[in-house]
Amino acid sequence: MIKAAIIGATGYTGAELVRLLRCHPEVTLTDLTTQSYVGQSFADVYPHFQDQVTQVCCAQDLSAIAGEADVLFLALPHGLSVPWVVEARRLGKKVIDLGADFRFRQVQTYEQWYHVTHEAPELLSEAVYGLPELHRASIRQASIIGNPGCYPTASMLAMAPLLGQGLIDEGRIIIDAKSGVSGAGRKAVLGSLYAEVNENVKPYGVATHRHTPEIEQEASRLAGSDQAIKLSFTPHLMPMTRGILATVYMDLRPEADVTAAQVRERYQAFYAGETFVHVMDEGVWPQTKWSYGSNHAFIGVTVDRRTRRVIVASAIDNLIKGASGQAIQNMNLLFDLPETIGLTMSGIYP
Ligand SMILES: NC(=O)C1=CN([C@@H]2O[C@H](COP(=O)(O)OP(=O)(O)OC[C@H]3O[C@@H](n4cnc5c(N)ncnc54)[C@H](OP(=O)(O)O)[C@@H]3O)[C@@H](O)[C@H]2O)C=CC1
Ligand SMILES: CC(=O)N[C@@H](CCC(=O)OP(=O)(O)O)C(=O)O
Repeated sequence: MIKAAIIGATGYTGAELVRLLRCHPEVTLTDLTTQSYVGQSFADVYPHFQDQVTQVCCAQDLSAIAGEADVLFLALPHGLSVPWVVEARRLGKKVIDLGADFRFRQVQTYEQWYHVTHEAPELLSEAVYGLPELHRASIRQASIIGNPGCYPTASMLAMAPLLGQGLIDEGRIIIDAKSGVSGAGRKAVLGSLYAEVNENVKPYGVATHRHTPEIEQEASRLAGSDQAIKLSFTPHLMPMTRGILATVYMDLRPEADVTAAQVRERYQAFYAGETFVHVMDEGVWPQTKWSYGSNHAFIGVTVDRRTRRVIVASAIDNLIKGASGQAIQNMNLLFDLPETIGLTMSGIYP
């Protein structure tokens, strides 16, 4: 059995890791850490685990926890992961960081957008960006995984089949994305209050959101172009608990002569054999509810012949494929297990 510790287990992504890993046939949960609930039963913090999870939340005793576990899941706010990654590496343990500290290849990009100094930039080159559908082979060889952000997961799945194919103008991509409030985590903030969110939709982080450079980094990598891709990414906060819908607009190049059916065939071929990515038929557009509670991503695609634009919509659950489910998918690869093990649940509908 793989011994897994969850650092920051009392947050939303941490609690989802607990829910999924306690049913994973190859995993035993060891420590569940917290900042605020030390000594309290985890099932008292989250009563939906009554009689199912017996652990008591513990403090972040780095060397004891890392010593006992085979894999550490870091579900902490960004900027706090480095000591855990350093210790895991020293002990030869695997580590999957759900935050942003190990997603970037250039430390300057991370520091510029996250406004913190990275304490171990030399380790960034060892980390692998954990989007299995795109980087499966390198994930299998890795010890440090930078688990992607939720918006980047939805966006990259929507764009990947067309990047580097010579069909679209890679300098003109626009991503319009919507998220449920759980994307902001469980911490108390004004903008997440019911009265602020209910009956309301708002853009935020316009032209400044931290997921922009992450999407640009990964899109540039797939495009393989010398010129780094710059794109427009606008997230919106929606009055719903979970879910991300990213709608991506990509202009066809003047010489590109493709039909919607041909573009959809590319998507279907690109994701053929993938358990968690579903390309919908013509005229079928994904909804966040389809992914609610599951690790599945749904993609709708067409070509607007009038404007010569490819339009792709991608729906995921931010807490599952956008965070904890993807982290478990990565763990399965790291430990040479079937990739889907522990993740075969369907979503919850309605
Ligand atoms: N929510 C989402 O949809 C997604 C989140 N992520 C990323 O995953 C990480 C976790 O997110 P999420 O679960 O939403 O966050 P939450 O705010 O819900 O939880 C954060 C966790 O970290 C603990 N914590 C907070 N501050 C400290 C500190 N100073 N020292 C030690 N522990 C601390 C909290 O403990 P306590 O409960 O005791 O306060 C809690 O267990 C973040 O980096 C986030 O950006 C990535 C993709 C999607
Ligand atoms: C609705 C909402 O607030 N969502 C979060 C996404 C959280 C996330 O994935 O952030 P990291 O990249 O830091 O892990 C946000 O926009 O910041």
